[in-house]
Amino acid sequence: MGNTEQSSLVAFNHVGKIYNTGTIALKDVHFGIKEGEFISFLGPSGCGKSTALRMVAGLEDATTGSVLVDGKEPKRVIRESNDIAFVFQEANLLPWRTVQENVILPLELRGGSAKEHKAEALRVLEMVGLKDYVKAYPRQLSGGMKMRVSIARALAARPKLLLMDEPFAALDEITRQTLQMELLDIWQREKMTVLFVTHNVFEAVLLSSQIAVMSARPGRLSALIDVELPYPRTLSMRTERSFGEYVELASTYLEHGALQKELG
Ligand SMILES: Nc1ncnc2c1ncn2[C@@H]1O[C@H](COP(=O)(O)OP(=O)(O)OP(=O)(O)O)[C@@H](O)[C@H]1O
Repeated sequence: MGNTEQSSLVAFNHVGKIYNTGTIALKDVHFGIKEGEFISFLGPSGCGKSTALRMVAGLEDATTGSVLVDGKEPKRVIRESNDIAFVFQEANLLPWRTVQENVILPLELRGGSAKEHKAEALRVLEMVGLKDYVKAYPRQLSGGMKMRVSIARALAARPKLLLMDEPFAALDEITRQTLQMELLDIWQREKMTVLFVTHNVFEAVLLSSQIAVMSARPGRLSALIDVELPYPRTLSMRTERSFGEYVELASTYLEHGALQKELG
């Protein structure tokens, strides 16, 4: 691949990451992510998926190479705009604030009027199906509802880039499926770019326009797969032959990465 900076919203330029414990989390990761993609980082535990995502959020620095968002350092983008938002596996809500107050929090930190904040909170809470819960407290919500609030809080800033680190991992299967479909719907409506970390092949194929398959120790990019299944996606697509073929392809790359590890 040539210069990843010019045509990409997110560019990994020969990125290496060695933690001070000596762990090589990423080695020579080099690829670009175009605006509008829904890209999953798929790989086994410890392959550096979270590390890669945290770099895009400006929460980790590269040891070698660089990560750029819109041609700029992520830390600068975060400082100067609302373009990057992060959703973690845990909803991380403040228990003493209502749903609406939790959603408004990042907006408050950026200034603006309380009226505007409220209107924006309502817009995003409606989007995630929680407009009747604005005054509820986190303890009154199920795990799935808490995750919805967390997603709403990220959307409230109208980010260009939504980073999600295994956001549905702690949820039951039915809730996860509902949220997967809702997320796709939101992604299409808001026209964001989503970077989504998962170790679940089915989830990656169901959601993504592109899958970055990673291998472990050191974390490398094994393959970039374009998932050319049409949107809007539906859960029933999982039984289709083409869906199965993408699952098999991604699984093969996952195993291939594992095999490389054993050999060397
Ligand atoms: N702060 C840190 N200090 C030292 N080592 C770390 C740190 N964070 C991650 N690592 C190590 O770097 C490697 C990659 O970790 P990372 O969390 O990025 O992987 P992952 O693919 O997201 O894993 P999982 O799917 O289990 O969350 C692992 O070996 C991990 O132990």
